[in-house]
Amino acid sequence: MTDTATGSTAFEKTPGWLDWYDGPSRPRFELPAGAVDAHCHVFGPGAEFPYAPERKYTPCDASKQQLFALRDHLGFARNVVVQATCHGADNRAMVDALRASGGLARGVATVRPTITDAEVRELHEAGVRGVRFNFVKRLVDAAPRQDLLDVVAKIRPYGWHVVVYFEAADLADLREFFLGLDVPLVVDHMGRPDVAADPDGPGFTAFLDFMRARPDIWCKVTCPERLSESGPAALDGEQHAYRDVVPFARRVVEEFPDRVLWGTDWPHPNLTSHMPDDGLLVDFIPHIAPSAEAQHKLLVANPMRLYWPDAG
Ligand SMILES: O=C(O)c1cc(C(=O)O)oc(=O)c1
Repeated sequence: MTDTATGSTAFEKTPGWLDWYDGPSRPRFELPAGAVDAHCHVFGPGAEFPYAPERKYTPCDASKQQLFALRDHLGFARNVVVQATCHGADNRAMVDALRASGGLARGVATVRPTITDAEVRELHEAGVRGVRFNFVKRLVDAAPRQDLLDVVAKIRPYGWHVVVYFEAADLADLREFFLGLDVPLVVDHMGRPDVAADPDGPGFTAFLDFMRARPDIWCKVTCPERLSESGPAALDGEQHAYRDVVPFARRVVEEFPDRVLWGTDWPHPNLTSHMPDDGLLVDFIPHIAPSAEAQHKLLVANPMRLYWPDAG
């Protein structure tokens, strides 16, 4: 990885913004053939794909070429590029990455309820397979629930799913609404558990109960670097990073082995304490999915079933 994170941009980054780490190590953990990085983003570049006026942060640029270089460096075969909130409902940067990937990337878009069927079809042809509903208040102003129901009606005919991002404290309010959405659901970042709490306590139990409520709710066991409170960070060769997250992620992988996904979350928007070495993040995987069978499901079989169901 010789590219630098801080290419020229038409935008000024949010003060204190941490750029992604451009010297990732080569993972010690060898990913299974065909592994999918099922949660990552592109940012701009802002000069080509401007950040949205309604954004809550302005990132450094993180281009499709840089994403694909990271994919190859880490040993992934494919990516799922999730629309970042800094681009609002302007999916051009994400779609441009999908089109440039030669079929090796699928996408998750953010759309407005006014989207036309022709526009949904165009996104589908580019490789989009889901929409993201975001309830994290520091990232977006919440959309009215009726708007989200209207979006679901538009995307359901295409077999898409809904990716939901929310804080653990908000699950009680959102649960019935989510369960009423009649498309598969994918939860970002394990529903953001409080990892200082007991994994057997009421907070995480409520999340696991939500997962149990329907057989088509999936979970990304991602972002230990975001959730961890105790560290140590995935830096300087650290092989035992983010130990406090392990019991939570492991529990989800054990109970729902066929409905878990993993991704780097590169370029790691809004981290404030440190920027992880993505090679070391890959080395975190065997701590949460110890067996070869669990790893294959997490990294290959599950994401392929959800995003490339027609592949071999
Ligand atoms: O926690 C975050 O700040 C965050 C932000 C975004 C985004 O801005 O799209 O995506 C993520 O997956 C996580």
